[in-house]
Amino acid sequence: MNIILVNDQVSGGQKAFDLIRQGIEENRAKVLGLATGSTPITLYQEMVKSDMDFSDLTAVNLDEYVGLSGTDIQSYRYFMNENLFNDKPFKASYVPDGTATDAEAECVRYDKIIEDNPIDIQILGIGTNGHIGFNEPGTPFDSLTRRVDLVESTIESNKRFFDKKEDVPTEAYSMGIGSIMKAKQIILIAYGEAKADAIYGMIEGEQSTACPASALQNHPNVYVIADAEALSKLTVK
Ligand SMILES: N[C@@H]1[C@@H](O)[C@H](O)[C@@H](COP(=O)(O)O)O[C@@H]1O
Repeated sequence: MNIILVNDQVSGGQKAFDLIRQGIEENRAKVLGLATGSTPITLYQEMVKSDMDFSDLTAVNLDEYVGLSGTDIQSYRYFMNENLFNDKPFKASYVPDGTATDAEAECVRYDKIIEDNPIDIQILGIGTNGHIGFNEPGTPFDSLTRRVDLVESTIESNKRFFDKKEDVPTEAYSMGIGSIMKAKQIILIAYGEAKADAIYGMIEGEQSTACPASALQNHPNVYVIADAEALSKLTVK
């Protein structure tokens, strides 16, 4: 893994943007795998204020809360529209449909989208428990899109975005780890001490489904953009 130490979230966003620009301009990347959460916001700000045109690119998002429609302000579709797509339209942008009533059909539909649009660059955040997307500890490394139950610590971490904890959905649709691993390049971003254990588990921990992000140890092209706090538990600096 290539580890890039950054001072703060602004320089992390700039660094991630540089890699994306390089991927698009030099390596002809056409499909971006995108993530939500607070972490990628500074990256999206860089994309929005740039002179780049993304209207020839496709975006495939990692996950969506079950039960929320795209017009719900807590939905990940709404988040993506607000933070990126409204300002920088893509040729197509995909997010799982949180309102789908047939979960199995929705997962099959989303896997087909991923198959038809092989991801060139996948942006990832990381959960405090090492989850990527909403692939919680215990998720097999070859998993595909599934409807998943969120664990208590994830609901606890994400309640800050909701009025009250009871409003946080308890299930989500998530792209699987197997699909994430097929991306040609992965850029995982992490800030703050709360991510230090997860980052340690991902990079130096024994590879295990207990830390879903440790699957990335097998990927040949991973960049980790992180601040000193997130990297603080690594033994090799
Ligand atoms: N499903 C998302 C993840 O994709 C994200 O990485 C994580 C971390 O969020 P944050 O960046 O706000 O710390 O939150 C959610 O659980």
